[in-house]
Amino acid sequence: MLKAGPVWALGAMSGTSLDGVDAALVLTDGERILDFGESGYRPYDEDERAVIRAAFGLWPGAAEVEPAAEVVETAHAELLSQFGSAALVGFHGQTLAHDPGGPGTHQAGDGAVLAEVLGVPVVWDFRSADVALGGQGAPLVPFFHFALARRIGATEPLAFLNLGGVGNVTWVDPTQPGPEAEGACLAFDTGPANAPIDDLVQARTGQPRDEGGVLAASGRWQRQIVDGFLAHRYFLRMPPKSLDRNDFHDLIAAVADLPDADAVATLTRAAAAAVARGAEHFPRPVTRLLVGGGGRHNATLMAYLSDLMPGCTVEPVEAAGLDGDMLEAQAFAYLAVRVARGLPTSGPSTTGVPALVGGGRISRPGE
Ligand SMILES: Nc1ncnc2c1ncn2[C@@H]1O[C@H](COP(=O)(O)OP(=O)(O)OP(=O)(O)O)[C@@H](O)[C@H]1O
Ligand SMILES: CC(=O)N[C@H]1[C@@H]2OC[C@@H](O2)[C@@H](O)[C@@H]1O[C@H](C)C(=O)O
Repeated sequence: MLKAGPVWALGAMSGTSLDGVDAALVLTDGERILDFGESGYRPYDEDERAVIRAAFGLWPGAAEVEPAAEVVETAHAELLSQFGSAALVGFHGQTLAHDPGGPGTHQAGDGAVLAEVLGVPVVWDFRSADVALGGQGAPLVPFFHFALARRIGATEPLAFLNLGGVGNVTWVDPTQPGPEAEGACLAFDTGPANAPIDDLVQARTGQPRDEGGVLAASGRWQRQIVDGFLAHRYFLRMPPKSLDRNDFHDLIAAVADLPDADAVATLTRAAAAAVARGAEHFPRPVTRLLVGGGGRHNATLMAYLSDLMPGCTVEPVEAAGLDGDMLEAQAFAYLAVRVARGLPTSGPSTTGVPALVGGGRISRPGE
């Protein structure tokens, strides 16, 4: 069992955009965040990315999965072994498939292998228990967002938005006693964020993304397509709810006939509109939306968000002194300590699971 009081935990996340692995140290007791430590990043090279991509959408047992898991484990071992002493590691792995209403959720990478290599306990497989109990298995960052709200001294409700491949948002009320309290958090995936933009820009221009949102800024978004997108049944569902990276693949087909700049502008507007539509589900409106994830560098996406959310300041999490590239890695450090302490990591208002769940498995070296 973990010693009482705060410990340095090392969290690691390999996100849906497949750029690489992020890792970060957090000093926490699983409730409060006392400090942030160093962080690091280890990109996947093109060959590694291709091996993982070949396993996207597949479940354990498929031939492509084992090589993908090996790439994930090796990249994490390389990155995490560069950090000094951590009491434990929180290892998310790489999501290959996520269908909570169907086969479940699948993250590649074996925490027991990492525990052997690193010589410290590794907490992993954070999502399965939630899904097995009827939850969405995602998003899992909300309880961390609650602790972040406290850390930055927030005294009224605010929202944290992550703009990765998919977008996810947490509404938090920091005046509640803890993240598991009823009314403390409401979280859900907002919709596609950067994934369709990246896919389209890659296909049309050969570039990996719309750097800074420059291409979108030079185009005109098409209202009819954005309205059609918002008619998707996902937006009618009450939160909590979660998405897989490719759940909105038809969105790209909808802009197929538009010139490059207009097509990207339309996808960018759709991503922002999905967030604004999601904000209608907040228990109370917020005056501050703090944005993390790579999408905060897309100035057009940020401008569309401000436009669609009048009365709310939309700004990168750096405005609150946080590191927007590392929030997810930090979240899995925090969640690892919660798992080790027997505290819940998700609940009815974050994943829709009927009762509070402490997900995650702990693998210790030598076991
Ligand atoms: N300078 C930039 N300009 C525009 N877009 C950017 C920029 N930097 C990153 N992005 C976009 O941000 C995304 C990556 O963000 P991030 O690393 O937060 O995602 P992720 O963690 O892999 O995904 P998820 O949160 O869905 O698991 C990519 O889709 C990329 O196109
Ligand atoms: C199944 C899965 O890996 N989902 C990711 C993905 O990327 C963003 C969004 O979709 C979110 O639901 C989740 O990640 C974050 C870290 C989460 O669980 O909170």
